[in-house]
Amino acid sequence: MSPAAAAAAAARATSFAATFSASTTPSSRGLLRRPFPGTPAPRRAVASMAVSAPRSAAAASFLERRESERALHFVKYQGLGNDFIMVDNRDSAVPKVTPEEAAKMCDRNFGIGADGVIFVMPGVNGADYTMRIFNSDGSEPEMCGNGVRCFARFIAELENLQGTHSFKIHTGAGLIIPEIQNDGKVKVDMGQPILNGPDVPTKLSSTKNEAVVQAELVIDGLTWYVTCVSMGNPHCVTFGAKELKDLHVDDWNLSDVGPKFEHHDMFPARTNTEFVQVLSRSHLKMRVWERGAGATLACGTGACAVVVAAVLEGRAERKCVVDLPGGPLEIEWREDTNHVYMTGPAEAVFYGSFVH
Ligand SMILES: N[C@@H](CCC[C@H](N)C(=O)O)C(=O)O
Repeated sequence: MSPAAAAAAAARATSFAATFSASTTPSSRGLLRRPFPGTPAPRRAVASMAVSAPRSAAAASFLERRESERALHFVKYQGLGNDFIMVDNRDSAVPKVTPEEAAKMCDRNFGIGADGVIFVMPGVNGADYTMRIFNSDGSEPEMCGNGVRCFARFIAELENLQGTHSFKIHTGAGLIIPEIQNDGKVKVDMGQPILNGPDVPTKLSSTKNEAVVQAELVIDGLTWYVTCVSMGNPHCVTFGAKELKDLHVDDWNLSDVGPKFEHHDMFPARTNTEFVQVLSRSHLKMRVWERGAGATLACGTGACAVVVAAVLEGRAERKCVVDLPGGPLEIEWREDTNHVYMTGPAEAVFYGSFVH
C-alpha cells in the first residue's frame, strides 16, 4: 500500500483508545488484525473488558473528542516480554513523537509503559522500510533484536500480509532481514558481529587479535571478565569475576550493578550488559541490563552477543538456546557467513491512541 493510501485508510479507521487484549490465543490475535489501516474496524469491543459494555453517549463523545485532537494511534507489541510501542510512521521520515514524548509514553506509571518506542518508516537505499527506536529514557540506539521481530509482525498487519514474508529493514546497524515463519515466529538475519574494540566501542585493550575477550573490568572491588561485542549496538558480556567461584545470574541485583557497567568510562557510548551462566555447550542463561532501558525481560541483540562471546571464550557451540527472564531465543552464529541468526516470537498485545 502506498503511503498516501495508508494515510487515507488510517483516517477512515476507527480509533480504539484504551482497547486491549491480554490474551495470547490465536483467536484473540486474529481479532487484533481488524483495527489496522486498510481494514476498517467495526465499532465494537475487541477482546476488551474496558469496552465490552455498550458505550454511553458521554463515553462515545469522549472518544470522538480524543479522535479529533492530536491522537497518535499505536500498537503495543512484545517479544519475550521486551515491550514496544509501535508507531506507523510510513508516511514520513521524521518520527511522530519526540524523544521526550517517547520517554513519557514508556513510563509504566505515568504513561503507557514500554521498553521503547519503534517507528516504521519509509525505506532508504533499497530497503523496504526503516526502523528507528527510542529507548525508554529517550536515547536512540542503533538496533533492537526483539524490536525488529515485532517490527516484522507489525508490517504484516499494516500491509495485511499472510504467511511467510521477509523484509529488508534499514537500521542504524545496517541492513537487517527478518523473516516471518509459518509458525508465526520471526527468524532474523542480524548481520555480522563487530569485535574490534574501538568500533564496539570500548576503550578496553584488545586481548585476542583485535577483539576484547575476557578483559578485566573492576567494578566495586570485583574484577569482572568481560567480552565486548557490537551487534550494531554495544554489549559487554560477562560469565563471571575473579573473586566469584560461579556466577549465579539470579542472585544479582541488576539495578545496583547494571548502571555501573552502563556508565563505566571504558564504554564511551555507554553499554548494554549481559550476565551469563553456561548450562551446557548449547544452552545458556542470561540476564540483561540495557543501556537506556534498565533491566528488561529480554534483549535480542544481547542474546546474539552472548553466543558470540561464549564461542570466542570457548564456552559454547555456535548454535545455542539462550534462556532470558521472558523466555528462550534460538541463536546461531554461522561460521560460513559470519552472520548471526536469531529466532523467537513477537505478538501484538494492546492497541490504542496517545494524545499529545
Ligand atoms: N532490547 C533490545 C535492545 C534495545 C536497545 C538497547 N537498549 C541499546 O541501547 O542498545 C534488543 O532486543 O536487542
